[in-house]
Amino acid sequence: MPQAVNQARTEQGGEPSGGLERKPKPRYRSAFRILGGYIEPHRRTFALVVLCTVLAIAAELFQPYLVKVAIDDHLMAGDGGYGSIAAICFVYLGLSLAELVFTYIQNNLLQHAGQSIVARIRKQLFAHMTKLSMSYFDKTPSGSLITHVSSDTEAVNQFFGQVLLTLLRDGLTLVFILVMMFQLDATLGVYCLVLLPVIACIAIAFRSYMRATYQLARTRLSRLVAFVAENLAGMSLIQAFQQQHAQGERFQEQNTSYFQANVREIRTMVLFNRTFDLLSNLVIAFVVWVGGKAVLGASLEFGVLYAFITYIRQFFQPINAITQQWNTLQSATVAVNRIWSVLDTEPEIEDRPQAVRIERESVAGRIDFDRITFGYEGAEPIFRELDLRIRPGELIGVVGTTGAGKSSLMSLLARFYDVQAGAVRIDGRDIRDMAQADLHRIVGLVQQEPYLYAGSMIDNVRMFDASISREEVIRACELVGADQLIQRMEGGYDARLSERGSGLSAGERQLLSFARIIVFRPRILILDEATANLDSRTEQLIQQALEVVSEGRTTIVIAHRLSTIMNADRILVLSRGEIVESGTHAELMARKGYYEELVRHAHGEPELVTALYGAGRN
Ligand SMILES: Nc1ncnc2c1ncn2[C@@H]1O[C@H](COP(=O)(O)OP(=O)(O)OP(=O)(O)O)[C@@H](O)[C@H]1O
Repeated sequence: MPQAVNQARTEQGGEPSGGLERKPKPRYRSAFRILGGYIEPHRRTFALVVLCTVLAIAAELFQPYLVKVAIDDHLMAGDGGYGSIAAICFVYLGLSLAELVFTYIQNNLLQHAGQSIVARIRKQLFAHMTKLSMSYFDKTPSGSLITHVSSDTEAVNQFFGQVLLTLLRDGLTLVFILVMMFQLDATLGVYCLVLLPVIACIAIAFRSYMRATYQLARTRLSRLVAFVAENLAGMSLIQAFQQQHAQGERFQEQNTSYFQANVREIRTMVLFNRTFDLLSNLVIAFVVWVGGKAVLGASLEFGVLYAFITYIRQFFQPINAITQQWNTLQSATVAVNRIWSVLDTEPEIEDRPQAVRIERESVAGRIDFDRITFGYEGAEPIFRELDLRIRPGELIGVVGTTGAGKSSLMSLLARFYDVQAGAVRIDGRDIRDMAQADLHRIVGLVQQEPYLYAGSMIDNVRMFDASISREEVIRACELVGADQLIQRMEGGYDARLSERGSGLSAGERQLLSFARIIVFRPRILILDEATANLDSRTEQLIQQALEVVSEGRTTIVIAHRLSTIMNADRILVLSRGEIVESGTHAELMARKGYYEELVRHAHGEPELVTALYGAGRN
């Protein structure tokens, strides 16, 4: 079972596979190409964003120039007209307002477009995950998939909200400042231009170090998330085995290593920022020295020096901002590539182009496992040329030791996996030739741990399918005997269940899943019986419910309690992927073989002790 396999891997201290622990390399070109495809439908918005950015920057950078005009052309020149100074003040105010308005519009437009792109990616990702085959989930820990939907899409969100905004705004600001500087004084402008490679070298040196610290922090965070997700999924196991302390210590190890990586990342960032501040102040001191001498020598106007110093302050700001976004750009690039590695994964099980549509009502329910061979990826085959024929309407009980292949056989019937040789047929038709949507309507599954969603009783029974009426759900619940149980709950059919239906017993959850079967009317029913010990009243209810749901449909019960299958038309005993015995309860008892021995080991009790079959996979 997937979770168990993943859990086992982690419990043994191994690295869970999947996208998380691989050292992800940012592949910028592919990431930008992918994001470009998403930006395309919003091109008008993005054009407007660029326009607003240019106007906002122009409004901002014209302000020091205005002060220069006020100083040199009016104050220093002795042109004491208050009117012209007042006019300059008004223009200054107008420019500030224009800067504010254009920045506001630019920000809003960009954020809106970015958010809608990210919402689209999230939707695509979730829809794609629901189409992936079970073999994919066997290999990929759920923690890493949760990271893709939450933090990875969030990183893409930051790309639009921060990186793109900074690149656009600060990149353009840099260009504009250089133009203004050269326009004011070419010599001072050249000095500043010479500084650019120095600044770039320092930034690049810091960058490569920051990349390593960033990568480390992300990898450790991913591990932490995967660890928490796995522990939440296996909480009952942790509590049952009193593993709280041990798991707490393992969590603390991961937590500390994430903390250390974070501190290192932040320390590097602070050092980088302060170095930049220092550099900026050194350059200002240099310009004050060179420019001050020129002003004293009357070869430079005072207003020009003032404007220059202001521009230098503004010059370092965008470089700093752009390099600060380096982390975010990296995380967004890695995130985009990771998201795409999921979206690029083709489901192993797909409808064939010539897949036929089948009306559920037209299915009689004959099942043939036709000399099938199957094994999980990378493992020895469980079934080798297994043959099994089930007649329409038959009630089949399947028993066998733990790991005999009972659940795997049923997974093949539901086509969660494809056989490697032979064929599984329903009414003589290979299930690989059927549309999966039809197959899953035909084959209904009641799992050992029926999954209940956060939602009302009604919605849980009809699986949020609004075309199934409330009355239908209530009738189904009455038929399987779940009605009384629901009426007893506060809120009745509208009572809200918490995630996974905690608060309900295993038996109660199974009754609800029987009601599901009634409303969805599959022609074939697979029931993986709950291993939990049920009280005799619930067991009786389930027994009656099974009689109701198996009526008129082929039913296969993977049994953990003998009482459930004693009246089955046929009982199959499975051992190591082979059917070693087959017959009715009476026939198998008379045969005094494997089945009889199992019953005898259960001390003649009408129940097979769970231990005989293992405690299940939970
Ligand atoms: N998703 C999986 N990936 C890899 N191996 C698996 C997977 N699921 C089951 N197996 C292996 O296949 C074999 C058959 O498992 P299966 O769950 O079908 O047995 P079972 O008879 O249903 O056992 P149980 O009574 O414990 O549920 C076991 O060895 C098991 O470890």
